[in-house]
Amino acid sequence: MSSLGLVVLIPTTILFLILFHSFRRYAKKKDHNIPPGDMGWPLVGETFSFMKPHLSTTVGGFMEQHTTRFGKIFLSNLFGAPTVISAEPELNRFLFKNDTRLFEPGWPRSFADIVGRSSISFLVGDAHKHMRSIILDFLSAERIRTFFLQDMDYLASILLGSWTEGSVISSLDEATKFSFYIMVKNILSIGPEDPQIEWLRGEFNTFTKGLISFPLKIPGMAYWRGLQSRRNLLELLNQEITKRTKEGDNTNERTKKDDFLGWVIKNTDYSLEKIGDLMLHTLFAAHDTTSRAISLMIYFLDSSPEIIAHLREEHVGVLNSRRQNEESNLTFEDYKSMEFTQCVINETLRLGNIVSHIQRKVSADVHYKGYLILKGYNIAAHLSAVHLDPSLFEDPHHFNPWRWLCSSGVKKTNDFMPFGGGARHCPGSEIARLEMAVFLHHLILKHDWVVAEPDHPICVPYVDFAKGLPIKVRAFIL
Ligand code: HEM
Repeated sequence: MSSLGLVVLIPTTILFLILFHSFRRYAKKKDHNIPPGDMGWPLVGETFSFMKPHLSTTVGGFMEQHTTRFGKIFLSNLFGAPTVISAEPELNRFLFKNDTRLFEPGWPRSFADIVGRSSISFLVGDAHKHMRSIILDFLSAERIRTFFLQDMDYLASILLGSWTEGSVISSLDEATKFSFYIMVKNILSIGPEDPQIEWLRGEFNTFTKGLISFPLKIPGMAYWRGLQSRRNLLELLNQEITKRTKEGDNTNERTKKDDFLGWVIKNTDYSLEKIGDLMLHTLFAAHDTTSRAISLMIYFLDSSPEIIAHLREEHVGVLNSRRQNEESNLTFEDYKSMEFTQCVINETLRLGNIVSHIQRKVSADVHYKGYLILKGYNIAAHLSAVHLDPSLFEDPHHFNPWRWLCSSGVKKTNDFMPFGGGARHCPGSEIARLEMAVFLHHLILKHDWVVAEPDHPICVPYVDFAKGLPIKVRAFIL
């Protein structure tokens, strides 16, 4: 065939294939019931209105308007892809149940570039199962009861013990230090007294800000700065891995031998890159979420003297029984006995909505309640829409820990999904709850406080307090 023939034939074939594929998708859509919705503007779709900051204790204007117009399952166009948004608990549970079979990770590009493509959020199949088992082994019940609890009790006592009467402190900053120190100690054996710790916290903060940013490599922009911090953090990790591999297994101290990095080096044959991504992702998943949860708890308690009185009664009881048993430190049994505290934690997670939604890519056509959700679409399981649904939680915008109490203890409901579900259910949920309880134990027993300036939790889409939730420490109690 002449070269002129090829020049005509190739584009014609490509055009034919594109048209054929589009026609098949159109025919499929016409025959089936695609969820109703609005695709918004070309390319950007409805991304900006979906992402518009709003109070994390509300679903925001976008969700309110769209669910009123289209119902609890609707179609939109987010980040350049058709996206089915679900405010329906059953569809969210369907997603969790069929996660690995019908869905695959669907995170935005900035998240993938900065947290790393070999981190657990991007792995599927056996690779995901393997990494998850490594994380779960490390977060075993035994470790939580011993090392984690011991560190939390010690750090909370030091941090909160340093607050002086009359001082104004940023509760977000204190909660961030608390959860960061705990995780860095258990992941890398770097303690709060280590000279590197504040550098590390600064780098990590920049890294986190880049995760949900527009992926433009322009110097000074959040994405660019996030990539730089990723490089700096990986360099530190690589130096540490090389040092430890040379040292061998000779260290006897609890540190290093028992930390997460040591565990992964010993129990896997992961490449340097994979270990780096695993460490950075775990640190991010563990620390940024829990610090926000603690700040939210302080925020909600501010307006509730009755709840504080109940909590104080419970925690003074725990302290007294510890004294009777001549226990100097908080035990796991103490934690388990804090029933009302568990209700406060649940209510904080329900109303505060640290993770507002979870996104996936649809990897096979899904038929659900008469709807067709096409392969290649994205799907967003909206967790806050479920947590704030008045048909599921009475008076949903009211912070009411008593809603969780029932005759058999703390109520369980599968409409409560702050830690996701299924194959990707958060492996750190128990640690997060324990951290919240230990922080609260020290806060309630040591201090009386008041929020110093109005500051509200904003979903941006992670939860943030513009002023860091400043609180004034009023009195030293015990
Ligand atoms: C209040 C605190 C926390 C909240 C609200 C939270 C929430 C979540 C949610 C919703 C997911 C599911 C994400 C998805 O399906 O794509 C998740 C996954 C994950 N979380 Fe948490 N988390 C918290 C604390 C922690 C802690 C303390 C750790 C570690 C010590 C941790 C480690 C992880 C990991 C490794 C995953 C990925 C699991 C997988 O893909 O198999 N999280 N978390």
